[in-house]
Amino acid sequence: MMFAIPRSVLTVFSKALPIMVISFAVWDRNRDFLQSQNVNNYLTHHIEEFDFIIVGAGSAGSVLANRLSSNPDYRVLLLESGGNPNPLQNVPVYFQSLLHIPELDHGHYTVPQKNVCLAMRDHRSYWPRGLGLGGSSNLNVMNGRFDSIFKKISKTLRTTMGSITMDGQGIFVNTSAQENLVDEFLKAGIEMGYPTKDVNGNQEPSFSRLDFSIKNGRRFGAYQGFLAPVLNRTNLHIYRFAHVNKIHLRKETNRAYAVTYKRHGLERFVRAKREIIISAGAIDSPKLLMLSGIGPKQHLESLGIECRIDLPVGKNLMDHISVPVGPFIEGQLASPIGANAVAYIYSSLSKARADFWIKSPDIQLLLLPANPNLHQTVEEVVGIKPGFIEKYLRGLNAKDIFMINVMLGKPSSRGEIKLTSKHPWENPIMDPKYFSHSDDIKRVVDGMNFTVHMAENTEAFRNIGTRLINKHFPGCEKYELKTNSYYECYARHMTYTGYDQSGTCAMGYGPEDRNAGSSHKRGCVSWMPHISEIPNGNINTAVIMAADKASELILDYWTHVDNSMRSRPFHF
Ligand SMILES: Cc1cc2nc3c(=O)[nH]c(=O)nc-3n(C[C@H](O)[C@H](O)[C@H](O)COP(=O)(O)OP(=O)(O)OC[C@H]3O[C@@H](n4cnc5c(N)ncnc54)[C@H](O)[C@@H]3O)c2cc1C
Repeated sequence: MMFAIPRSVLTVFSKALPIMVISFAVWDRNRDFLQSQNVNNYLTHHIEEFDFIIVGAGSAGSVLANRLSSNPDYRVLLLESGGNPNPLQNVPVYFQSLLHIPELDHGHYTVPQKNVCLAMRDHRSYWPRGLGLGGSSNLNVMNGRFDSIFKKISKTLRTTMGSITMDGQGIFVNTSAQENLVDEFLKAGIEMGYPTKDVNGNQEPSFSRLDFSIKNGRRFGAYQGFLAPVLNRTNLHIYRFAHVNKIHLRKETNRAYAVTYKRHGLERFVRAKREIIISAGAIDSPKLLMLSGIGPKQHLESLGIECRIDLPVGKNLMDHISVPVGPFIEGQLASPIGANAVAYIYSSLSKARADFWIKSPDIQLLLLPANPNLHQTVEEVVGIKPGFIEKYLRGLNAKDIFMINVMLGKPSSRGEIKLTSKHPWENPIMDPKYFSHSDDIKRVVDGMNFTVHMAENTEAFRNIGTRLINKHFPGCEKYELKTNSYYECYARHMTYTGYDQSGTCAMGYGPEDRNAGSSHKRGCVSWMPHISEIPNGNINTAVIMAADKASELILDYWTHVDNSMRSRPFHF
């Protein structure tokens, strides 16, 4: 049976969160230090060797560790910079309160962006990334959907939770916690000509209820789904607080055969008999490859790193750009919370084009909770200049607003990740180059027009008296409200990440593909191909499915190799 904790108790509790998080982290690190002593003593005189080494235990790494260790003949090592997930991360409502805490969040910032992110401090975008077993799936907002393109590569995602299919049975449990405005949103969609459909499966222009990776009221991320159930496997070794600094390549073949990692102050070297898989996320995977000499030659040499394999690692950085539009004031419902619904629509620019990728909608709309009394929290969490949102929302009643997030699902802009120096502890340079492709701003403005039109002119929303706030966004005072130039100005100020950085080790179409960043055909999970685009929608499930498929390919490959070796007359 479930019971609801009063919101006031949760609010008081959230003030003490950082202290609780840090206390747990100190305890966890010390506990791990003591537990690692046996291994450390052994390693003083030995070099370890595993069949597979997986770097990074996030959404992808957790799946890979689960799948590869399912064969008891393979010894698998999973190396992760952070520790165990914090118990508070199980509580979905604490999502925002746990950002910016260094024990849980790598807490990256982009370089200042040109002519965008104007409302953000120093014009930088804050990019949280999860640290610890489960990675960003411990920090994420838990929205999920299965994208149709993965039908082609992952027939059935077999999870420890049972057999789940592309219909989304099993992993996503709709919380139905906040139903306010969902009906209005779906009905408004129908009035605008969009059917209501299940959010999973083929992506078509449509409006849907959202699914969340929440089970029995608790976060259900990659750790809970893929690692926790297999922790007792004796062939799966997990070294927490182990940060990998370098991948070693054989001189003659450039084949990866070992890594160096640092754990509790000690540097260690560990060898892989079969494969090393980099699943350290879209920022740290290219960073590690470049530190190891795999990357653009000119860039590496400019930092004094010997280039072993010249590949465009770090290029092709994609991210969803989000622009929360609103607030919309509604006259009747008096709800402090928005609702859990999503829509996928075409921008008119995409509709006019006939190319393959544009066939799926390029804009995502997300109905968002809003509370003007929390402007300071929003400013802090998002990294907005202090006082900015307060100025915009001043005078609004806490009870009657919501936002609709317009997210550019198929961005054309491409950024890059570069190394700052050859020092492994330095953060890389992250430059998404938001809106650098002129189509992107046009698409977002189109989505904003659609959103405001829907919220003000459909009967569903008119019935509850919805209207856009009659006030200029700070910095856009010179533009007439609700014009394209006003929306463009607004979007250039409120340019926010959709948390979906990807593509920085893009998968190629064979060895001749010079645009591919992955050194091996199945090298690393920031693999989203350069020619296509990031899926329109939240990408955690896409990452999980890609890791599932990668595991299948790796296992098939080694079974084949082992079988053919066995059938040969000579031993190897
Ligand atoms: C705040 C936030 C909200 C999000 N919301 C959603 C959402 O609602 N829905 C959705 O679908 N997606 C969402 N996402 C995106 C989704 O969670 C990520 O795309 C996905 O988790 C990425 O998986 P990954 O395995 O590539 O990387 P991660 O999960 O980030 O894992 C990388 C792991 O590698 C570790 N690591 C890094 N470098 C090293 C190293 N050198 N040595 C050892 N370990 C290392 C890290 O500590 C981390 O644990 C969100 C992301 C964030 C950050």
